Amino acid sequence: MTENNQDSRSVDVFGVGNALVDILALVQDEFVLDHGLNRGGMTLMNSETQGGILHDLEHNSLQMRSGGSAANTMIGLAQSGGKAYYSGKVAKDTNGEFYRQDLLAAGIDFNVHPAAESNEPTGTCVVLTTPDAERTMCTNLGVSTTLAASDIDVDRLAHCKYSYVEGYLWDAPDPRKASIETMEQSKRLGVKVAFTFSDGFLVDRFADDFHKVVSEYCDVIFCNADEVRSFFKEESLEECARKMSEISDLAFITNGEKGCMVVENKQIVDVAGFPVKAIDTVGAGDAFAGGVLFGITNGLSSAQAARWGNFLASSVVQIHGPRLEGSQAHLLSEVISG
Ligand SMILES: Nc1ncnc2c1ncn2[C@@H]1O[C@H](COP(=O)(O)OP(=O)(O)OP(=O)(O)O)[C@@H](O)[C@H]1O
Ligand SMILES: O=C(O)C(=O)C[C@H](O)[C@H](O)CO
Repeated sequence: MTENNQDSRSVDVFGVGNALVDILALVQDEFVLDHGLNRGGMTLMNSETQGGILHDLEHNSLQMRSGGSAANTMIGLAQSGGKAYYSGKVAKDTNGEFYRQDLLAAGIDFNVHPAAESNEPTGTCVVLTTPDAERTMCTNLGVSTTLAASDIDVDRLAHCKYSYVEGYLWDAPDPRKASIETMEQSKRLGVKVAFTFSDGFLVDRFADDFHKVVSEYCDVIFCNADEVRSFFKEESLEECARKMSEISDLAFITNGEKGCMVVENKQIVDVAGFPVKAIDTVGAGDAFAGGVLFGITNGLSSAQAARWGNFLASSVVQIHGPRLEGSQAHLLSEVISG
């Protein structure tokens, strides 16, 4: 296949990420403080430490979802009316089966085989949401770190318009190789490459890699304000957008309730967010990317795609957890014409 026949490809996006079961909890600020967690960020931890946190939570208030950033994004795309494939590694355990069924029920094609030879469990992320709607994530990557380059299904990838890789995969060596493999194969097959920076601390730790990925592979970049500031080591968001315009033909820089900036072909356009009362910001950036990816693979302009992304994200922040229930496609035409 070549880049010329993008429209004939049957799947919109091939997502790759850490497959994590989210365990969602509402807590008070003291809980995050008392456990010495990085408020608003993602902390990697072993199952013992994560178990200690779970032990201190009120179990009757916990909810579980199949999560992980790129998976949330594929769900946002599917709920917009798009078609997605997802690659992520789960274990042959209860959470792994829960994950598989939850993702299939959301309409995502998912068939990376559970790891047979690893003793690690399916990865989990305890998401602690405080009254200011901020989320603090406590992640045990578990078996998701065994996602390997050989797990990337090149035949499936060939049928996709875009691949979408999350920066979180840089935290372990094999998933990092799987990411590069996805991007390399995408280039070979004429599949466009989208990449999300995922987290400001990741951008700091893997600055050289991320700059290389952007210059060698990326057709589309997703990042939030903190991440782009870390990437360019520059405080001014306007200046970051200008610098982004020099290295990327299409980038979406989100900025919380304000919405986002679309950087396209050297132009920078602000696309306003939707004013809502946020109760939980987990998955906001993921839903945004899902909406945008749907838009740009289904004939919307980048500004329309960004408006739809802002809308989905503003809906996600009004509920507890990273996902909306059911299809949102019936709202599309009203939102993008509004
Ligand atoms: N308080 C809010 N009210 C309305 N929309 C919001 C709010 N917070 C976030 N959004 C929407 O979500 C998008 C992404 O938010 P943000 O820039 O905070 O990304 P993020 O930090 O990656 O999100 P998260 O990491 O919490 O998923 C924004 O562009 C906006 O459309
Ligand atoms: O809120 C975010 O930024 C997320 O990326 C969501 C989490 O990564 C995801 O749901 C954790 O499994």
